[in-house]
Amino acid sequence: MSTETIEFQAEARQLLQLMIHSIYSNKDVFLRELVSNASDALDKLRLASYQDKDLGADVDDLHVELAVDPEARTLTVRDNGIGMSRDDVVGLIGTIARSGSAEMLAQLRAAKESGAASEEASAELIGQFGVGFYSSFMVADRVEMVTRRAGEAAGVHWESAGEGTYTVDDAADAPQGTSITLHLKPVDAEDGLHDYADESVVRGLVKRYSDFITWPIRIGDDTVNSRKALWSRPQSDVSPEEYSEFYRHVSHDWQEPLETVRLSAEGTFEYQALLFLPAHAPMDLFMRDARRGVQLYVKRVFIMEDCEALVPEYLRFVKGVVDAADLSLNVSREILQQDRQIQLIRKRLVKKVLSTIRTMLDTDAEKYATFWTELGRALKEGLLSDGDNRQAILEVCSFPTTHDAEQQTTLADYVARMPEGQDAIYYMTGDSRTALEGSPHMEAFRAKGYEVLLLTDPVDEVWVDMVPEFDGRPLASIAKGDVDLGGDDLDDETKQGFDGLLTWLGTALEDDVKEVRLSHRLTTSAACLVGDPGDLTPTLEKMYRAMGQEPPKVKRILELNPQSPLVVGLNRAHAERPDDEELRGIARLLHGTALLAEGGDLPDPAAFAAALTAQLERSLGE
Ligand SMILES: Nc1ncnc2c1ncn2[C@@H]1O[C@H](COP(=O)(O)OP(=O)(O)OP(=O)(O)O)[C@@H](O)[C@H]1O
Repeated sequence: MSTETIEFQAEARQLLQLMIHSIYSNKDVFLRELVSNASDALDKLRLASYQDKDLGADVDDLHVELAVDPEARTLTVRDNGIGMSRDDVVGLIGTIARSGSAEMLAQLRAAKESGAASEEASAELIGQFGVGFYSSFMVADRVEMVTRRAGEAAGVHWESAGEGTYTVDDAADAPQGTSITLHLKPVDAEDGLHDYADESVVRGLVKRYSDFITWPIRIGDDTVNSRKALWSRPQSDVSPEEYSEFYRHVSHDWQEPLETVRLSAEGTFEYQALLFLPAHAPMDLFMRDARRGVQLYVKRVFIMEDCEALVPEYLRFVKGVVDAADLSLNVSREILQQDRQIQLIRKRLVKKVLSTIRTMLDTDAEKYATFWTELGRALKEGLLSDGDNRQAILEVCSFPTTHDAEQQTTLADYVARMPEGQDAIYYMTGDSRTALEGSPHMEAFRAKGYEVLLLTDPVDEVWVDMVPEFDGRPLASIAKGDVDLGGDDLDDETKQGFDGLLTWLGTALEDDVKEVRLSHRLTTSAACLVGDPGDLTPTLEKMYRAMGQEPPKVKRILELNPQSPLVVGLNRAHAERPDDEELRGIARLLHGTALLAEGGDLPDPAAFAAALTAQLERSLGE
């Protein structure tokens, strides 16, 4: 095939522009990215040759090689790993296929347009995303790549200046693996561009960023890195910087990890794990194909990334490595799911991660707050899916609360604050803090001084139905079931005086409500709507609709405040003129107002507006 000039995919082009006009101040990290890719390529080749004896690849001396040419001002990073076919090159290098990329670029554009903090904001976003190979263009104005996929006869030559296009042509005698040559930009110390054609500079960068890579990284005949797998070294021997670099290698994150977790077992079933909690939510955390971040090794040999058998979905943000001693190198994902030893590791891993979060909560409030803000929403999914650890998860959860406008609260702290006489943990779910705080359901609780948890994450709607209690106290929604806080001083006779009204309203509003009753939860509002304990909440109904499903219509219960002038007046009017059509209009207004007050959506806003206008006209006309 002759030389072809191909355009970068639009998103790739944008990312390259960002790299060229480098928003990231630490340019040195391009080498870490290239070495990391080379190391992955060697891992992949070793595994492929285990799995396919006929691959015909040479795996005798797998290594990474760095070569500088100060005259020509080039730096070459070469590996004899898996390599890429022509299609791979076009698909992997010319496009960004990763989920979250479109969203990230939209955020980047917004950050750039927003002025002053833009450089930093962009760098941070790039950091969250990781740009791998493209970071070459921070230090080079032209990049060449020659690569040949293991098992294929011919190679490919790729070249680009990082602008709109790249070229690919054949490279008939390319050696197996990938060789990337950077035509370096001039040194510019002020801009953080060091002399990457200087061997001692390159050597320093390898020691600093890539020392733990288990493959030899050579400059000439000299192996520069110490090659020790971090997870097999005694904890006290590994510096925080080394952990950080390793974290960046496994996570493709450019920032520091929030927490490092180590775990190991000896004896009949041996394994070691080195895990990290990130300091921010990965871009794809809430996307359907979100990756899980734990890689599986067997005796130092890389087996697979994104190993879902090792971590439950709700801990998908955990990054790192598990190295198991007694597994076959040929294990498949399907076999792993069934493997008893893997299940044991998974169990311990979950417990260890939860106990690490617990320790953060107990000893480092700021760190815990970062964790919770970034990743709490994912962790709460565990309340649904992981019954065995539900208690431990609940203990490390925090929730917004009426007790404090800013700080969230743990359930333990909530319980500690419960006044005498309060026997349940009260919460309300809904769309926003403002709507919940203004909702009529809150009135009696506020009057009593009872704290209410304000749960506004979609997942909250679901887990609350699966968690009956905490620390022996039932969890109770203030918008469901019957609530009696004992503040009601109406006698039975007065209450009976409303019987006629309640029955009539039940019929007048039968399309919308299943019952009308007197309320114990209102102090000022005339009415509110509540559900039975098992009922779908309005927010949940909305969520179903957003997912394209039509839930069965849920009729709620209308509760009236017998001390509200409106209710008293309506009661009197109904007793005097039970057949008055106008009262029906008022009944509908009462129902609509209760919906509005809780932040709900009126099923027919136009009809409500017309009824309200007619009512206002009448009151002015009189
Ligand atoms: N030296 C290499 N040998 C073989 N394949 C490579 C090499 N460098 C890059 N690739 C391929 O190109 C892809 C994109 O590389 P890039 O550095 O842009 O992404 P990345 O940050 O490594 O992210 P990820 O590997 O998680 O997709 C890699 O995933 C890999 O498949």
